[in-house]
Amino acid sequence: MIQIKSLYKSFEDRTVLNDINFTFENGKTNLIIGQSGSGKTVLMKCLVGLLTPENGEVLYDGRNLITMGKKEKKALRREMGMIFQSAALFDSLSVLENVMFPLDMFSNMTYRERIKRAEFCLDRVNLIDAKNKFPGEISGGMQKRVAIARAIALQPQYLFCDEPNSGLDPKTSLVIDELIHDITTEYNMTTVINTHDMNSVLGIGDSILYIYQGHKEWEGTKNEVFTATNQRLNDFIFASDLLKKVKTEGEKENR
Ligand SMILES: Nc1ncnc2c1ncn2[C@@H]1O[C@H](COP(=O)(O)OP(=O)(O)OP(=O)(O)O)[C@@H](O)[C@H]1O
Repeated sequence: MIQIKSLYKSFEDRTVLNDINFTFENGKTNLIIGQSGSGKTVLMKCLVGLLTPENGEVLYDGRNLITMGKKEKKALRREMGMIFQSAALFDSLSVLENVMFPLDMFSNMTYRERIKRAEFCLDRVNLIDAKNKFPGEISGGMQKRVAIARAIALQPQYLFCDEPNSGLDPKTSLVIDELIHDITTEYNMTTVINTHDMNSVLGIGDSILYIYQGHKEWEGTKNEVFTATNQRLNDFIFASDLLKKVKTEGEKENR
């Protein structure tokens, strides 16, 4: 579980995050949604320690990231897995070597153990057959699955995904969403996903934080999105053709 309390972040005299309070829960896919420029990325960066907020607390199961020492921070970083917008794989390394990379860097495992663990993770994302291929030889969706395998290699407690579906077609996005959701429950991780994708909101929004101009405008679950009365959330949802359709149909059924 990650709790943020009274989080403030500004750049020069411009407040970008304003008094955000939220709990990202274990075993759940926690989504941060909001318009472009609302502060999602800045929030994610504050969560992982790439930016330091002026005020507030970021508590990793009670451990405050803002005040902890360097050593503790380093140890905590090893409990975090990250998936970036681009899969960010090393082109010159094979799929297997890419997944082994964090193990090579941060574990005390023997070479044999590292191979075994990397193969296990590749198997989990259904890519064991592609282990000897290079990133340039596989599709964008497969690259994302390699990135997921790499992110879980060190068995993280906390998983951060920045726009995991960017650049993917809707069907492949669904596969990636389901995979992230499944591994989150399976390993009881606290997963935080930054997304614009309304399919993701509907599909895997176990817990949703909607940010509007740097403040928490609404929180709830995918099931509550349909019945929410928050006007700004509704405007945001209605900007998506998909949800416009689903919500209108839902309202018809309730009549
Ligand atoms: N390093 C920085 N210096 C100054 N302003 C910044 C910096 N990083 C972000 N901002 C500003 O903070 C605001 C929030 O940006 P952020 O990137 O978090 O938005 P976002 O919700 O992630 O948008 P998008 O969905 O387009 O990625 C924006 O107005 C942005 O210009």
